[in-house]
Amino acid sequence: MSGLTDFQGAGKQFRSDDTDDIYGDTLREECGVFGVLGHEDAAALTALGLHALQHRGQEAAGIVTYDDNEQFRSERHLGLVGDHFSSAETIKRLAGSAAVGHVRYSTTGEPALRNVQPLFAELDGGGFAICHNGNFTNGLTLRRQLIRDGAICQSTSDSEVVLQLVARSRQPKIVDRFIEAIKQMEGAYSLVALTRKKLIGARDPLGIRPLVLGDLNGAPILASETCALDIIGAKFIREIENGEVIVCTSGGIESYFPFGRRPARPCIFEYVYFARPDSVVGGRSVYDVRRQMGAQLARESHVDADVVVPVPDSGVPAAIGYSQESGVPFELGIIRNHYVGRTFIEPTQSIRTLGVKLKHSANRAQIEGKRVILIDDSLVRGTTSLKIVQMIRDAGAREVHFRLASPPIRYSDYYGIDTPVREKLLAARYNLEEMRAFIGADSLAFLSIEGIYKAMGLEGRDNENPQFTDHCFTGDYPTPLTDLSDDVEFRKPPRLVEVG
Ligand SMILES: O=P(O)(O)OC[C@H]1O[C@H](OP(=O)(O)OP(=O)(O)O)[C@H](O)[C@@H]1O
Ligand SMILES: NC(=O)CC[C@H](N)C(=O)O
Ligand SMILES: [Mg+2]
Repeated sequence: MSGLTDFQGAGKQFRSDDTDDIYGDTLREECGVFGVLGHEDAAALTALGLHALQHRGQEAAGIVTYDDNEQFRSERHLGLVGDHFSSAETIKRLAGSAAVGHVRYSTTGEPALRNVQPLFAELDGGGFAICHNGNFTNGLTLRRQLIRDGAICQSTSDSEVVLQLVARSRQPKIVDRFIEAIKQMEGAYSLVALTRKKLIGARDPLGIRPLVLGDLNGAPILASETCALDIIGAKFIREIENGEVIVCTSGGIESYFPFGRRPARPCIFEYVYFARPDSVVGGRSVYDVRRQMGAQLARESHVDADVVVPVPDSGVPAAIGYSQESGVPFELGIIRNHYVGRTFIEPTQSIRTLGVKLKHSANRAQIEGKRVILIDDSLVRGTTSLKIVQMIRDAGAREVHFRLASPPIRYSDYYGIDTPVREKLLAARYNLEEMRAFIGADSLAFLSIEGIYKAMGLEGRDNENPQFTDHCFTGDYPTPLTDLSDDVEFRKPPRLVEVG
């Protein structure tokens, strides 16, 4: 077993009550963060912002507010934003003109209430609430050191480590304490924190995860994606830069660059799958980039056919691009049922397969007797593609050609995307022909690495200084992976399991 595998296994055990595959199926989203300072509707705006970011995490949601009477208020739930933060009473309870919020999909620490963010602590000098999108690659190592030094961790999430480090810092100012804490962290993070007077945002030195600054009638907003600004009618100001710490107070906004300046290396997977298509990430429309990925795919691996059919939801923009480039008509040959939850949260493989069936159905009238090109954004374990190919054949297709608008995913992620262990990634196990045989398609092709960079508007990948974090495809991890250790301590499950 490789170290990579061990670490992922450790994460899984650490996270859950054990059973087999609950966390190992498809790609799962990552988290979404939101913050606002100096607006009378802070809680309502945060709830709306989180609702727009719901695609980034459906496991849990939480909001912490602060009012000027020295009171922080916190409400955190397992489940969706709309189920817990849409009533007037809830919003009223969360009084205050400043708020931070989080939607979670766990990468470290099980999906239990104690790990739901914002995490809050009473520090010397006042309360401190923190929200984290990403994953620390030395979080387990630091956590163990902290516990040895006497820290009483209230959660099992990596994000709490920052809180613990801020609490221990002897710097006089909260911003310096925060900077001292994040300087000890490795991996990926977009953080949003709230103190009595400050809304603080930070992006890791490479800017792996996204974070933007907006403005609503003078109130600063921090959010994972621009779609969270759009929903509340806030103006997009700019992206938080890689390695930037931004501090918003009633007196204005200040920026710090504690890591110096260096080129950014954001995660390319935000464009492939995670971000919402109406968001603008790194100055690029996500929808447009996905369409370009589809167009490039058509240039690289076109096959004669009658119809281009997307695998909804996230395959749609790429399929439009493929159709436009190839001239093969686009049709909604698969209909997605919007009342079905995500397949990956199903507890067993058999129920998950059933869930996948409930999610998609063939639009027979558009399929029967036709040569079909199916377009999806990515292939992880192959559960979706296997089922979809069979479904399209059953609907009477003459030929089924599968095309993926991203390169094969061969490596696990440690930066906030919860991909399965390596040996469950189809492309890590099989070559192209074996994958084709596995999913039962007549032909199979992926976008090339150079092609995905071209779709981003670049000449190609700069192998000396890659423009994006693309380890899922290349295995090129841009930060140390300190927690990839053979140390069995990491594999211990949480000692306390919350059962109610
Ligand atoms: O190879 P697999 O293991 O089946 O995983 C790949 C699938 O998972 C993702 O979709 P998902 O169902 O998560 O969400 P979507 O509806 O947003 O496309 C992705 O878009 C692929 O369709
Ligand atoms: N997907 C994420 O961004 C997760 C954030 C954090 N690592 C957690 O597990 O809560
Ligand atoms: Mg999909």
